[in-house]
Amino acid sequence: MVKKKSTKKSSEYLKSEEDQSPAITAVNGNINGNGVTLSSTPTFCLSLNPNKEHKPDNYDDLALEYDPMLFTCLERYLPPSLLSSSRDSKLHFMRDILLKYSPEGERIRPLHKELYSMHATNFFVPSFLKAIHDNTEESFRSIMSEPAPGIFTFDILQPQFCDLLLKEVENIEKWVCDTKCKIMRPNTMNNYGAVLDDFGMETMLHKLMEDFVRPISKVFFPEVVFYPEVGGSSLISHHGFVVQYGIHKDIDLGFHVDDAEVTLNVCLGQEFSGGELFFRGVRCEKHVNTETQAEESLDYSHVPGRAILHRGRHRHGARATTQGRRVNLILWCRSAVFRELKKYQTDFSSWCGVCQREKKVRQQLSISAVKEELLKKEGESTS
Ligand SMILES: O=C(O)CCC(=O)C(=O)O
Ligand SMILES: [Fe+2]
Repeated sequence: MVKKKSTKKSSEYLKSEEDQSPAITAVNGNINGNGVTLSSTPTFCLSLNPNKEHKPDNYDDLALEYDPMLFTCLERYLPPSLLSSSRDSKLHFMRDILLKYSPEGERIRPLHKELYSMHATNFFVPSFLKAIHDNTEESFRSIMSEPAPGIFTFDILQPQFCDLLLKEVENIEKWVCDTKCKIMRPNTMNNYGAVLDDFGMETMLHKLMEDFVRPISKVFFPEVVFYPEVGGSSLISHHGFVVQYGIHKDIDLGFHVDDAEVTLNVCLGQEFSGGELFFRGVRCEKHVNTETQAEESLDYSHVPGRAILHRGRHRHGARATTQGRRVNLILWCRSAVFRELKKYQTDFSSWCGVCQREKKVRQQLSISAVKEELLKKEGESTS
């Protein structure tokens, strides 16, 4: 059974947190300036809803680093067990929370600021830059392999960029561990890794999609790229994350389709064995669980710095990473227009393997019918 891999909705995430305790352990918001959804340890719990009956204390007489009014307002969100505590204990609890989420508190500090905006010449290998610059099918094909229809592999990232990004990921991991903050994991199937968009890389990754993935997709996945000049624009949003495999991390990844029209997957390293991707053909929703034809099977071994680009509906999974640590940067690129149009279509023969075969059969049947008709007519005229 092919799973649909998707992003965790923040509402789902909060719900699962709430299930553990009536007080929320999740604070949802832009608290570190990066839009990270976090939930802190239970010592830092606030209630989801204010207790409107509670009469808060007054903090005006105290010299505090925040406006006393803030404490008065926040008090209604304290866990019920604290509401009747002394003013001092309430104050202590609230100050801890505010300090934790203040800009100077436990905010994550980027290690390598140069990763947060697009510096194409520092990020990409020259062959890739040239192909993008030339922007023709020929230039793209000159740097790519297509080991199976609709799957393209090519060198993309410089080794130094991979190293810096790996260090940045380690920095995020360390921050998560030190602050005991819970972050949104990349999707419903990966339990490790991080959503880079949430850590300040959204603008850079958006550029990666717009200026690099979109031109290639226009050529190789024309059905998902609509042209802005004729009113529709597509591949307009993205979800950018890293996945991590190895000991004490995810080991493998089940068979699935991505919540994306086009997926860019780049291996960042480091040393590892296993972790091959396996592909089993592109399918529309209706045919997602149909059999694989021999020619649709492909196993691909990741190489650091090398990208694999495929349709999100190309069924795939990842084999166990048996040794070492593997980290991949993944950019799910989405088209709202394509999704909308798909609702009104039934034939996806331009990309679904089964729709394609069914169409061929229909065409062959109609050719045979015409032939038969012609032969019949010829027979009648010569008799
Ligand atoms: O582990 C990989 O390289 C593939 C990950 C993947 O398919 C995904 O995150 O959607
Ligand atoms: Fe995937």
